[in-house]
This record gives sequence, structure tokens and C-alpha cells, in this order.
Amino acid sequence: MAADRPEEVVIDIHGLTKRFGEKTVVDHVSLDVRRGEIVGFLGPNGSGKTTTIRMICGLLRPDDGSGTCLGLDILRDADRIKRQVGYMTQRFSYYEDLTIRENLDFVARIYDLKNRAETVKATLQRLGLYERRDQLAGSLSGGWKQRLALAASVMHQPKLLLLDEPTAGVDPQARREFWDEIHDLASDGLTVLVSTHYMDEAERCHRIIYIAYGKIVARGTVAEVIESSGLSTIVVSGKDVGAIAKTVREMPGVEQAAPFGNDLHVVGPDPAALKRAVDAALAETGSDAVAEPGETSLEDVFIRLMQQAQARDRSTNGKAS
Ligand SMILES: Nc1ncnc2c1ncn2[C@@H]1O[C@H](COP(=O)(O)OP(=O)(O)OP(=O)(O)O)[C@@H](O)[C@H]1O
Repeated sequence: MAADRPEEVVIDIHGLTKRFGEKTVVDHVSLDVRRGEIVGFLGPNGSGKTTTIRMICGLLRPDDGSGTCLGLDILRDADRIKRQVGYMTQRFSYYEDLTIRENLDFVARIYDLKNRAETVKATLQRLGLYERRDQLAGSLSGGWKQRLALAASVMHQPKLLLLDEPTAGVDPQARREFWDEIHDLASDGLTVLVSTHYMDEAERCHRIIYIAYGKIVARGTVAEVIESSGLSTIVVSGKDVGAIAKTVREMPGVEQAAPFGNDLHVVGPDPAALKRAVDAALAETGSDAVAEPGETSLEDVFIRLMQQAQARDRSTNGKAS
């Protein structure tokens, strides 16, 4: 894969920091993204994803740190970076009373694109929007609106696409199609950094980066991130998992106990302690539910990372005050 060649680094930032007033919302973030990669940027609300993305694409000046985006210096060449990346914001704005084609034509004028009519037509065809080109943007469903937003972000043929929660509120099929499109674009050499809260989307990325309280706390492939968490999971299946959940949550060695229908996922760092806890909870509740080792999910890992970051933040702020 092209992404394995180290010279093809598209984003390379070091120690990026941003403060708003007293609050450090991005705290010495370093990351690199290579050509053709799709990298997922995950983390709780307010953890600094959008702020980081805005600093990478030249929209926001960092207070500290340095780096390059598309080989350009993020401090010196912000204006050039802005024109060369595709950026799809959380709230993509378009003109509701213009058609899909007219909206894209408007964006093409902003970018001062040559051969505007042909470029708009090619983009409509590329993104499967051609049949709907005369439909008013305001009348589109959520999935088609996202597709229009994606079309507007890639029309000037950027080498890097920054997507900020591109599929929030979009149904599963439309999300799946959106992601198929992202993979098609990446296989043509486009590099993608995408923030999301959806686990299934994280699993469609080549790599993920998890940020909490402005600091990166995990990174790697999904398998690597799960493995490095050191968590074990036991799945308890039966009728009364709600009652078992309440009991087992209080047992030592249990970090999480989450019912999924008739299954209960019990998660903790020490497999032996976890088994003792589950056995004790089954005995205490008199349940005949069946307990078996299960796979730890990415969501389990993220919940743990978030809780750990929260605890660290509390203790740091506690000391400071
Ligand atoms: N212009 C600003 N002025 C002051 N505070 C800001 C500004 N922009 C962002 N923040 C704060 O910085 C923190 C990080 O926000 P950011 O939008 O980067 O988080 P996020 O990870 O993208 O969150 P979400 O998942 O909710 O979109 C938040 O506490 C936010 O309120």
C-alpha cells in the first residue's frame, strides 16, 4: 500500500497545543498520517478533535507546536493549506433553495475552478448525484445532503480530506455507502482524517487515534488498540441479565457491566478476578445464566480510556487548585 512509504507523509504535526482562555483544549498533540490512509479521530465530546483538525488545515493558529500538512508549514503556509485540503465541517452549509448542481457550481466559483461546468458535471457523476442534480438541496434526505457535502469538499481535487463527524444523524445504509465512497477515494490516493463517534466507522479506518481532554491516549489499528487495553470480557447469557449486571458491577475487578439484549458484557483488567466476580454474581442472584469468555469491543476500550482520562483530569485539577 502507498501508505507504507514513509516519504509520503501527508500530515506530520508535533506538540500542537491550543488554549482558549485558561483552558488547554489541545495539549501537545503529535500525529502523522500517510498518503492513502484513512485515519479515524475519536474521543468524547469536547475532547479537542475539531480544534485539532482546524489547526491542521490552517483555519486556527496553534499556541504551540509545529508541523506540516501536504508538505506545507502549518504556521507559515496556512492560506495555501486551506486551499489544498477538502474540509467537511460538522454543519455543512449549503443553499436550501438552490439545486444540487447550483450548490456545486457556487462552490466551484469560490475555488475559482477552471472548466467549471465540466468539473461540476464530473463531480456529480463521481458521487452518484447526477440523476438528482436538479433537486433542491433543501429537499434532500440526510444521506444525500452528506453526499452533497462530500462532493463539495472533493470537487477541487484535494489530496487530503478532513471530515468532522460527516455522518452524524445519517441512517446506517447511507453511512455505509458514504464510507464505501471514502474508501474508493482513498484507493485513488486521497488521504482522509475523519472524526466520528460511531464504532462501526472506527472499524472501517486503517488506523484510529483516540483523544481525551486534549491529549492522545491511544492509537493504532483497531486490533492494536483493543489488545493494548489489556481488558478481558466475559459474556453472560440468560433471562435475568439486568439483575446480574447490578450485582456484578459492585464486585472487585469489574470495570463495566453492560446488558445487550439477553447478553451481559462484563469487562475488567484481570481475567481471573473477572471470572471470580461473575461466578459470585451468578451465585448471589441464583441465576442459571451461562458465562463464557467473549471478545472485548472497541467501545469497551473507549469507555475505559475516557474514564481514565477523566480521573487523571480530576486529580490534576484537584492538585492545581
Ligand atoms: N472558539 C472557541 N472558544 C472557546 N472555547 C472553544 C472554542 N472552540 C472550542 N472550544 C472548546 O474547546 C473544547 C474542545 O472543543 P472541540 O470542538 O475541539 O471538541 P470535539 O472533540 O470536536 O467535540 P465534539 O465531539 O463534541 O465535536 C471544548 O471544551 C469547546 O467548548
